[in-house]
Amino acid sequence: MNYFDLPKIDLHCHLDGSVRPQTVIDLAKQQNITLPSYDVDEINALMVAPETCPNLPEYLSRFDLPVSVMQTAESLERISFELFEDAAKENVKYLEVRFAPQLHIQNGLTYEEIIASAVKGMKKAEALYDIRGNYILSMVKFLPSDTIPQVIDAGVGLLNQGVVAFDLAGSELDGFSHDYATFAQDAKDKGYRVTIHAGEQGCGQNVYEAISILGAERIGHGVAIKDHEQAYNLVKDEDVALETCPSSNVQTKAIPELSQHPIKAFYKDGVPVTINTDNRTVSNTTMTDEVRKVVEQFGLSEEDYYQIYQMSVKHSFASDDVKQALMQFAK
Ligand SMILES: O=c1[nH]cnc2c1ncn2[C@@H]1O[C@H](CO)[C@@H](O)[C@H]1O
Ligand SMILES: [Zn+2]
Repeated sequence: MNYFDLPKIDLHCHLDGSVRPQTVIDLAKQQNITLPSYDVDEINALMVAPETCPNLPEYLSRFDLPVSVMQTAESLERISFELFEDAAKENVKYLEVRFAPQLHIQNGLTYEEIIASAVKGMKKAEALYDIRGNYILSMVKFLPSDTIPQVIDAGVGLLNQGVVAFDLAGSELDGFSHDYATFAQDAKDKGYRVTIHAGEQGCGQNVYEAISILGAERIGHGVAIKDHEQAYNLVKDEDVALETCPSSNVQTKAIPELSQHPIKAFYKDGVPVTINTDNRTVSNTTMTDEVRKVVEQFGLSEEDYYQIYQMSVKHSFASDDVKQALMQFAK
């Protein structure tokens, strides 16, 4: 299989985890932000999470540097454009990018400006390349939740015009869903789709609750359902797609090593799975690499790959027109 040429879909990709190292340097210089180094390899090394990361919080510490330069409308637009450009150049046909507007207010941008800038960068890339996309608004659980309703309201003006869904990201405590039920309901009432990070560092019960309490239609990672029968059955029965991010799962110790990733067992048992990057820079990866890793590790056939591609289309938050166009790439 030529992994580069395959049509690909990425449903789980963080904007702030996918910034080009050179762009961090350019933007820091423009904004008079002092960096620990101006060497592109050194900046890259500071953003890439090591294979030896002890846990998810250590992995998440890699976002501080890129987030520091993502505090202006121009920087958000540029980084968004470049992410879609990078993905388009490796034949990603559809990309759902997520980020947390709450992390980009340090210089006084409003949530509306933050969201509009990211969407503008995406639209510029859509006009230039053969790629389509949408934005997911992530709420980070390590910040106070009182600003969540403002973020939800700020995205409403662009709903289905570049913004499609609500997410919860950040470190994962057991039982977190209980604290976010009213916010997820508010988002759904206003027209957002819902995907939630769960069962990554946390337990399978978190996945069960993300679906039953928050109404998640997709789950970020979800690997922990392998040890939780009730959650496993709920995912299957409700046809909830798992956004699998193999490299990231190894780095954060969600799984000990790639060979122990449950993606193939899930796939063979009819659990909807998708293949995604999570963070192109922090996880030092691309969609080409993630597909290659999964196909080679688990001996998947081209037909298996296209089945997974079709599951990504089906479970994406794209419009029916875009889904139809994406299906044409499937064999
Ligand atoms: O794999 C992950 N699990 C949980 N949270 C994550 C992951 N990757 C990134 N973020 C968090 O999401 C924020 C918005 O993009 C990032 O700043 C990071 O804190
Ligand atoms: Zn993620």
